[in-house]
Amino acid sequence: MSDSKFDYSGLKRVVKIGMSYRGLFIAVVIVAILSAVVSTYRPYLMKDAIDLYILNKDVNGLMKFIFLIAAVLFLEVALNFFVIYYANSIAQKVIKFLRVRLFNHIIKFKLAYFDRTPNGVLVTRSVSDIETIAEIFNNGILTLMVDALRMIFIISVMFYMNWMVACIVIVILPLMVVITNLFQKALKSVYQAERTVTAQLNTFVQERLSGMTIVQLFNRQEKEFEKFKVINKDLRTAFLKSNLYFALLFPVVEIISALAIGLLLWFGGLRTAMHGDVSVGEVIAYISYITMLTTPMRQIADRFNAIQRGLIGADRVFKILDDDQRLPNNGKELLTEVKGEIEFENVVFSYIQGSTVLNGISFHSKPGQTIAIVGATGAGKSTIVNLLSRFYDIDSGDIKIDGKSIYSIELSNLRSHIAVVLQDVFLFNTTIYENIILGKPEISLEQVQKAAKEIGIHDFIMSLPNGYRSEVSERGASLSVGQRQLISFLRAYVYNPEILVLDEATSSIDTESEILIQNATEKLTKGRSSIVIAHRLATIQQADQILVMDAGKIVEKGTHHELLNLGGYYQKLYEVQFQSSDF
Ligand SMILES: Nc1ncnc2c1ncn2[C@@H]1O[C@H](COP(=O)(O)OP(=O)(O)OP(=O)(O)O)[C@@H](O)[C@H]1O
Repeated sequence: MSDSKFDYSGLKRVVKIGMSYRGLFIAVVIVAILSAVVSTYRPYLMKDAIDLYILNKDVNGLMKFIFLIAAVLFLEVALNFFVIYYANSIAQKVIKFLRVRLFNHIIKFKLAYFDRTPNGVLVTRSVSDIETIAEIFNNGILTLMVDALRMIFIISVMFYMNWMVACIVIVILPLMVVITNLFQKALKSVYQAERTVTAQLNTFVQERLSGMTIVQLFNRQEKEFEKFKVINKDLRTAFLKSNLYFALLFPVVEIISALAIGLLLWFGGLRTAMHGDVSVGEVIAYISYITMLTTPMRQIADRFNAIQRGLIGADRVFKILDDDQRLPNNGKELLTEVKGEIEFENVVFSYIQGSTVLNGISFHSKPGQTIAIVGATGAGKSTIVNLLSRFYDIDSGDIKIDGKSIYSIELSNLRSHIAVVLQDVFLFNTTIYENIILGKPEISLEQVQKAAKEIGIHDFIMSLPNGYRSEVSERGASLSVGQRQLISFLRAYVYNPEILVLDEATSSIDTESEILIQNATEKLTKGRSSIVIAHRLATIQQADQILVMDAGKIVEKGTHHELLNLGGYYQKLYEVQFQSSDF
């Protein structure tokens, strides 16, 4: 968006969405015009009340006239209510539409996007930035239109009553326009700063809440609190700055309005007393009109700012909506019967361009085999499993399932054949049952229970307060790592995929869960093509093939015994990592 001008393309897009509720939009515009006419008419009636009835002491006529003024007032209130209520209603419809579109859009983005975009920024975009768009309708264009129309009508009536008086009063108005314009410019940059700091604060709080364990474990409460105070101070400064501009704007406009009334009393009063071509009622009506002119003029800056603020929000939201960060899904093939043969052919991959993480990975596993991947931390083990499910796309080489490149397979079809059990199991804040079926209602509770019995974790789930209906707290914090992984095993088992990807938990797990996990792993991998990032001796020993990784390469390949006999990297790794953890 350019710095000093409105981004009309953003405004056009927002209005276009508003126009999809065309009937309501047009109704609000018509009522807004009516409201401008009626409100301009009221002071004119007051003029007549004074000149025709009060000055002529016509009490009966005055009483009738007062009813007319009251009726006009009532109509004005009703019309204003309609405009405010339905403009807001359009605004809510627009932001609901945008929120749904934005969420639906972001949810399809590739993981690489989330790696580089802080969650807090996305939360700000989807919640507060979208809310500011509502202001474009609430306080923005529609109200601006009513105000502009009202001003045109008022100025016309003023000229109609007496052009000389109108000229004297109106001379003052450009001053008001210049001043509000200056304020509007200053406020724009302040609003931008306000939004940036709000996103920073959201990101900060979000990260600290997610990483609360680390914060507390490393006694970082004080340090984090200090950082929080700094961002919070920045936010306060940004808000105070906009507040200052508002506070200044009000008295300045008041002075200009008083100046206009002073001029009117001087010139209008002179005309009344000396020439008689301006009536008392007209002077009173002019005073009303000046107040009616200065209020929208003062608010014009607010209106423009509401639009400006909304457009900054819209610009940010549209930027995400226009950004297609989905993984290309050009594959057309649909796998129906998967045997589970997996092949990596000279795969080269980097998360960030120029820093290669996997450097020519090749291996082949036959249907039903279990491949174990071992290696030092950072060697690239998790990366291999990420690539199989196409969470990221490779730089070169190929990955095949049953001889077909995964890039020729439709993405959701590909993923439907692979179940992934990660170390850090994510559980949603709902029941265990819901967490297992993940929104597939066709999987009944009975099926889940049967599966749980088969892999030996039914008793563990039944030992929870409400069994399968136990609520899991956010991210599964109420369960141990082992328990969470057991639930994830069940999730995978219920889906009964042809290929299983398993990242064994490294963290210390209680013996009971350990035995359950061991049994479940055996059950889950049996006869199923599996890739396991192995941290357990039992898994290693049973694997058909072990890939030993170091710095993005496979340095050794073979069965446990073959690799031990080789007396190389694996043997050393085995001595350090596995021998001591024999259980
Ligand atoms: N999302 C990411 N963005 C950028 N770099 C990443 C990302 N994930 C991993 N890496 C980098 O890729 C390399 C391989 O990481 P990977 O997680 O595959 O290792 P690993 O062998 O599974 O390690 P660990 O045993 O510690 O889980 C590391 O250098 C890591 O820093």
